Amino acid sequence: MSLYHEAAEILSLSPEAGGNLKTRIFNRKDLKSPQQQIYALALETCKWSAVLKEVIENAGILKLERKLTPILASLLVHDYLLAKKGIALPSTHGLRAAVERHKARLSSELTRARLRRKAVSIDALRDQVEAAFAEKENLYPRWVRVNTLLTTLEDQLDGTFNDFTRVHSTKDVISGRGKCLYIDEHVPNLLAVSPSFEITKTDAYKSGKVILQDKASCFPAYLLDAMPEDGDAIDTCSAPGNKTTHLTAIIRSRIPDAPVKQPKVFAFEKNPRRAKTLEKMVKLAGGDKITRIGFGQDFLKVNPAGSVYKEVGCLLLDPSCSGSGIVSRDSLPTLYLPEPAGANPQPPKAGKEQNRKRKRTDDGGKDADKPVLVDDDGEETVLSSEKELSARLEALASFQLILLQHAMEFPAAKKITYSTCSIHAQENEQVVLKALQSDVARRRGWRILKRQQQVRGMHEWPVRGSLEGAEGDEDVAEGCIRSYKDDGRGVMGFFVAAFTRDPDQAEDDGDGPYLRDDDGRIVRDKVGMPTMKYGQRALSQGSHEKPQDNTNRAAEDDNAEAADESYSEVDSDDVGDDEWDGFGD
Ligand SMILES: C[S@@+](CC[C@H](N)C(=O)[O-])C[C@H]1O[C@@H](n2cnc3c(N)ncnc32)[C@H](O)[C@@H]1O
Repeated sequence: MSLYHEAAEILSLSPEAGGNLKTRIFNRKDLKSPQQQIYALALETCKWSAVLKEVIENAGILKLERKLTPILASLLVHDYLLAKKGIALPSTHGLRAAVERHKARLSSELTRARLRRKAVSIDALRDQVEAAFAEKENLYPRWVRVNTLLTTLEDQLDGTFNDFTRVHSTKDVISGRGKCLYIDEHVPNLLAVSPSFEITKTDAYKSGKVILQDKASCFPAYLLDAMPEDGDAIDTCSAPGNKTTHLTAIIRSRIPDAPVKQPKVFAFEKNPRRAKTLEKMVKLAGGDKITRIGFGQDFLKVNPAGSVYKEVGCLLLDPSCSGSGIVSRDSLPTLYLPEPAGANPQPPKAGKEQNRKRKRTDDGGKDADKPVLVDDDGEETVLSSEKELSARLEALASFQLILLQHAMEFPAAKKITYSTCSIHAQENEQVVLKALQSDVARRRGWRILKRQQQVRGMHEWPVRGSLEGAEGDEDVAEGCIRSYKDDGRGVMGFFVAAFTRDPDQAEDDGDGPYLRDDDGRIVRDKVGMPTMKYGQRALSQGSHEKPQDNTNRAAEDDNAEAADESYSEVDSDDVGDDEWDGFGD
């Protein structure tokens, strides 16, 4: 199947097929054409579709060329008129000939469409098309983290962004004309740039010097505030690796240049396919010397008492969640299609989009009011009822809590951050409260890191946890950090809390909370869950169901998606058995 047929098939999928344009393409294993090429063609055709519709209808080619469907015609005419290399088919190919036979008409209709829009050149028209797309699809700036493992903020301001206008807020970035940039006031080395700027085409992006990462997704590593004296760090749930590389960059920036012992970052990822992406991201970002990846490794099976982890002082926990805070940059772009042959088109009016719009996000109201969960790969699942959502949230929260309690077991740990991209209190403040009330927190002296003790940017961030979700506990609510999509701050919905340990308050017997057999191994039940010493189950009722790995990081992991293109499955047999305590130094 040709590139054009494959792109046409993707764009024709019904809304029920779910997913955004990226996931619809990059999750497919059966495509013959390069996924990146299909994606670029489909996206650009959508952007230009209002213009292409006018050109194709006025040139009348659908009546003359019966093998062209409206979608195929839009894709081919896009490439013929606007792509540098024209139509990517041999000159003798029937589809190419069907378009090129009408060269003169198509070119003059494009000129007319341009003049109707008062654009002096094709480049001016291109700017208009990009601006219209950005206005409709991007209500958020592009968040760009400068990766200090490979570059500096100053170098990037002087290089990649040297022709950008500095503005005073993220709102100005979105509304500003041309290329605008704002240096974030909360997270160091973070920039908000104009959404229409094609950063993925820059050398800085391709070489890992800048990383696309939503502002809120930068909170956990910054809030963790790892210091050289904290020793090693763990990223418990790492792929695709944005927070791993951020954490690594912060740690690296704080190590003196003199040859002192280098802290390590252990990065676990239980999904072998995602672990491959993590590896690519870490390498591209220049973090591979410091980071040790646990491929396909379940963090719950890592033994906190293992000697390799005896110097782990900080843990970042960003587990799978419902993904309800994700911004809908993942919705499908609008596609305006020319009327098929035989229809009676209305004469187009300049600059007005009064044409037929494919309703891919509207399924006629069937599923419109149903709750949706988004998984780690961006797949959406429509749940049949609020009850089903509540059950899923409960299962997720139980799994999140057990991970957090496991993180609290590491003997030298002093700092933990817990984060989700969920807006639901069940997965957020409620997990924090339960963790604080847990046996391990009491035994080891864990408490919430209060707002006034947080690093400056996080202390100053105004949006705090829900008092209701924290059951009236003001220290917990104020200590928790939230963000909401659509509140005008230009960030995704997110939650993060930090825990700190007060060894003076600890009641530790030094032996951990889990029941162990004669060989010192944790005793597990038949589904593999650890058994608590005091007769408690490590997981609460209902959580033995495999939790759905629900986090779409499409909004924050564009670099990862690019790196993800050549995924290869790793044999899950490679995954270590039972407890796993070593990278085998
Ligand atoms: C929300 S994503 C992490 C995003 C990542 N922190 C980032 O910023 O790029 C959650 C990841 O945790 C992984 N995961 C879930 N449970 C895990 C476990 N028990 N051990 C290790 N990884 C786990 C999932 O496969 C998924 O890749």
